[in-house]
Amino acid sequence: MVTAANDPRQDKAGDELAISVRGLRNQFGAQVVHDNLDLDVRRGEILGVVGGSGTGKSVLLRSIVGLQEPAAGTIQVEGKDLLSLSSAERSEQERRFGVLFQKGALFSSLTVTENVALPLIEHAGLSRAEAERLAEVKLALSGLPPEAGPKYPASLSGGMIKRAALARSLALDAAILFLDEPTAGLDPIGAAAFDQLILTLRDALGLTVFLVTHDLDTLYTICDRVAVLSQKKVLVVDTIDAVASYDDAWVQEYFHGPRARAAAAAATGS
Ligand SMILES: Nc1ncnc2c1ncn2[C@@H]1O[C@H](COP(=O)(O)OP(=O)(O)OP(=O)(O)O)[C@@H](O)[C@H]1O
Repeated sequence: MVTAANDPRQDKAGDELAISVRGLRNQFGAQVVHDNLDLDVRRGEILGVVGGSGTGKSVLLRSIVGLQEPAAGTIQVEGKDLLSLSSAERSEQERRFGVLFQKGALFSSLTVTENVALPLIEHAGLSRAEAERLAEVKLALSGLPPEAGPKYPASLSGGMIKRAALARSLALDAAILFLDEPTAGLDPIGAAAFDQLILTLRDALGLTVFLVTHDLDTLYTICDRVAVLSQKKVLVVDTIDAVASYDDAWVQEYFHGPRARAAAAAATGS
């Protein structure tokens, strides 16, 4: 019998889980990146994933979205065991993922509207006219003005390109949004606006957000919980205040250096 206590879709506190990773192992040749890694992502939360360079944040994201085949472990998403689905079931599940990579390139030869319409034509079978109409809605949702739609990516600012790429990642009504360093390369004002957009979209669309970042402002302003990757595992996952007081040299340096103090002060308005 499945009870709250043993239901794999809930954690111990009874929170519904969107993602549950157990015993994950990833390796490239002799290099072991993850070893027996466990992580839960609660439905509707924004989880920030941090860690030193090369600790495997992007590899973890890639494993969950199906771009990296793990050497061992299980990945449950919305109660389904991703690694044992048929390829048709898996593609169906992957349509519920929105993924925004750091270099989330748009096709340079397509307009912004065409970029967002493409997955709707290819994966949802919409006609070009229907797809472009819906693409315009998604672009507005991502905070782009209507005049951005007919433009080519080369004529947009970095912040507008991120918004267009976000609109494309949400084109197929994603339930879980994966973001890899979404504010990298944005100026502080653009980064803060993008953070707010993620928060607004999470609230409006009920998204679950898995967010790899180095940006302390993002962690302090929009993340419900923070997971720290270290030594091939998740070292700690908790609210930012709890994580910041965790007894580990990297955590202490990261969360109590001058940049962290400024981010914490800005978040609390002190
Ligand atoms: N396709 C690959 N082939 C071989 N090694 C890889 C591959 N992808 C990642 N790695 C290695 O796995 C380790 C973790 O990489 P990953 O990109 O996940 O780190 P990260 O924590 O995201 O780092 P950063 O913060 O610098 O972006 C690195 O040592 C990287 O070189």
